[in-house]
Amino acid sequence: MIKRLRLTSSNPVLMRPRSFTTTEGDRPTIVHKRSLDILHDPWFNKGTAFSMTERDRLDLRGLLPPNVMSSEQQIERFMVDLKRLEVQARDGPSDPNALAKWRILNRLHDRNETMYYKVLIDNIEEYAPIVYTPTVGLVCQNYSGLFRRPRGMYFSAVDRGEMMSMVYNWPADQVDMIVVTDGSRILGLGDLGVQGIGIAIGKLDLYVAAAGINPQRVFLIFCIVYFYFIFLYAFICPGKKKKKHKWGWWVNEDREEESWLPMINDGSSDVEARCCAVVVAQSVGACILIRVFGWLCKGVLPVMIDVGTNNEKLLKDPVYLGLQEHRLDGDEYIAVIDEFMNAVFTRWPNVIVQFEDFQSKWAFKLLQRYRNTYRMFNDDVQGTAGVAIAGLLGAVRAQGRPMIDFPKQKIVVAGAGSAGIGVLNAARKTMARMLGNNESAFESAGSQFWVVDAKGLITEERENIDPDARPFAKKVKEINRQGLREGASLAEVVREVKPDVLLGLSAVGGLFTKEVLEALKGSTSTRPAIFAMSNPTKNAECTPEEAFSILGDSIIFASGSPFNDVDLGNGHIGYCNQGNNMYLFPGIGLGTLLSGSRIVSDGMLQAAAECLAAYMTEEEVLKGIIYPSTSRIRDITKEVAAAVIKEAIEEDLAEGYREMDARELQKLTREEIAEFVKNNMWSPEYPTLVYKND
Ligand SMILES: NC(=O)c1ccc[n+]([C@@H]2O[C@H](COP(=O)([O-])OP(=O)(O)OC[C@H]3O[C@@H](n4cnc5c(N)ncnc54)[C@H](O)[C@@H]3O)[C@@H](O)[C@H]2O)c1
Ligand SMILES: O=C(O)C[C@H](O)C(=O)O
Ligand SMILES: [Mg+2]
Repeated sequence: MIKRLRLTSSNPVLMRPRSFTTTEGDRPTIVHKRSLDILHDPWFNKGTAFSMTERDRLDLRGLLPPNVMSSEQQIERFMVDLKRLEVQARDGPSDPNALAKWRILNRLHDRNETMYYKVLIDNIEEYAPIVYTPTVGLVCQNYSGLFRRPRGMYFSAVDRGEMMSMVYNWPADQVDMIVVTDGSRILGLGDLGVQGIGIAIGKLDLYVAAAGINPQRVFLIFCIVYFYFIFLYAFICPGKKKKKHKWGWWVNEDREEESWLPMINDGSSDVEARCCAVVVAQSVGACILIRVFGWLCKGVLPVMIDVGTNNEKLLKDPVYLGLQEHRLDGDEYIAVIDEFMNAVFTRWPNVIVQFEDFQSKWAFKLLQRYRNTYRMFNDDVQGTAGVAIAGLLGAVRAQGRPMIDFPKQKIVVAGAGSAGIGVLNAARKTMARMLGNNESAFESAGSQFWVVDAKGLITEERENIDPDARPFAKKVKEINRQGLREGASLAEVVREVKPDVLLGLSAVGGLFTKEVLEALKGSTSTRPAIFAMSNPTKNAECTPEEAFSILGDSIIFASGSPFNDVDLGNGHIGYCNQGNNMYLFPGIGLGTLLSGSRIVSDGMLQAAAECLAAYMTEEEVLKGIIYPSTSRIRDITKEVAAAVIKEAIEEDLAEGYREMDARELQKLTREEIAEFVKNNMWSPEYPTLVYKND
């Protein structure tokens, strides 16, 4: 009795890839190691969850305690350990406490990736602040001491001329996402040199948890092996009459059961022989393909480009892990980054590179240099801009006004670095589009912003003005009329301008002092908005308690790092929104990957921002909730990715992804695009393991 397997959907990519969620009984994963080697491989290790049959198959019997645990029991046991830390911490959350949690999670990451990502996804609200901001800042500050096992790749100034061959040291033939930093501006903590790799690792954890980017591309290998099986099977073992199986496969009418190996025979010796041939051919084929495509495929890659550090403390620190020399600059610096980009795109032409935490001086230059040639974006400039735009539009809606009123908002921005300028440029363009998208609309939009940096209000009189800030320098005549001058303090600017929005991207904790917040009481808005977006927590321009206590409960408040909501008494809650680029970068990356767009266009970024803005309901926004909670991050990422893909299709940039070519993509409705995204988001489940000799 023979069954023939075939995909049922006219569009194979719309089908859920079964290997993403393989469990015992489904198609297994073939491994080339046994015994302790399996237990020491974080990707295949299941620890106490190995079943007895698997323990026998993989020579594990006796190497583990006898009680077989379910994955749920395992997580429960792990959580007891993690939670014990909380009970013992008498003073509540503290730095050592957060670091201890990070260590426990990091050790889990080192020994069992599947369980690590499951814990992270199922408890994202609780553990995002540990693997991401704010704790990741502390981790970066202490990374030389915390370093145990390497994660990611390091390219340094001494590797010049070698990078093209070095990229082949990474054991994966497919990498989807790279997050790269040069460690020059980690959060608001300044130059942390090589220790900045922690931020790239944290961002990629969110790529896996929020966007379902497969941390290891085993799936690809299985697709190839699988279609190879089907081809052989169809060719050598012609079936009889077929019917559709409940899982969507075609099977022979007289065959109810489905199994992953097509080795059923109908009693005829001829068919039996042919089936045997198929099985042998499949095994040989699988081995060859696994060899050819590489077994251990790391799909996400954190990268540190160490060009030295200007942090004097690190330069003298005897245990510092990076190059102890001053940072490269000028053409030498660019040559290193050029070489890195050339190397990674040569080995992985389809990879997406996210630039993270580069000092402003280079953030814009590198973005302009690469954005039309490579699939890349700068999270701090472009991701932050999108999140801020979504929040600013939310703040307009929260006033009970339509979004189209955005160009009437007066906005004071404290901080004119990569993030501040990124937000200013995007906000100005958004306003200009709403005003008719012409030269005069752009001019008039520019007048809605007042920018204050370390030297005070930026005007045309500023000496040696940063070229990126120049378009926002205030005209002297105009500010004189407002009673202001070059270098006016933030409090003066807020007092005179009476803005609707005060937005901080200054990296200066406490910058929104009592005086500044008191000045905001004069705001002409019914619901003034405060965005204290600097990270980590200690660098926030103010806390929600400070803001609500001075300005009352009508304000809108958002911060870059998470804070708790504030109990305002009488049943009133002061909502603290987390305005962090984490709501966009995973969706921008995933959408770019699945659309197959060769670049990340302004339109794709705009679509991502608009999607986030529209995600919040009227009711939520009126309450003052302008960003979703982190617990919804996987859903919002799916929506953002779908919006990015749709825009890429409309701009004719989408070249497709795997079986979903550009023409197929174009036929999809908005709902089908969302389904396509959902089906390509990886979820951590233990696969059944089968050993095969090399
Ligand atoms: N929430 C988010 O999603 C998000 C995203 C990106 C960056 N950030 C945060 O934004 C901050 C800044 O990042 P960046 O890349 O722009 O840094 P940056 O160093 O390039 O820029 C800092 C800017 O702040 C200005 N500044 C310094 N002291 C000031 C003061 N007393 N008053 C007003 N301005 C002052 C500086 O002149 C500079 O223009 C960091 O803390 C970072 O963590 C947050
Ligand atoms: O990393 C974050 O939390 C946000 C942002 O990218 C930053 O640099 O602060
Ligand atoms: Mg950043």
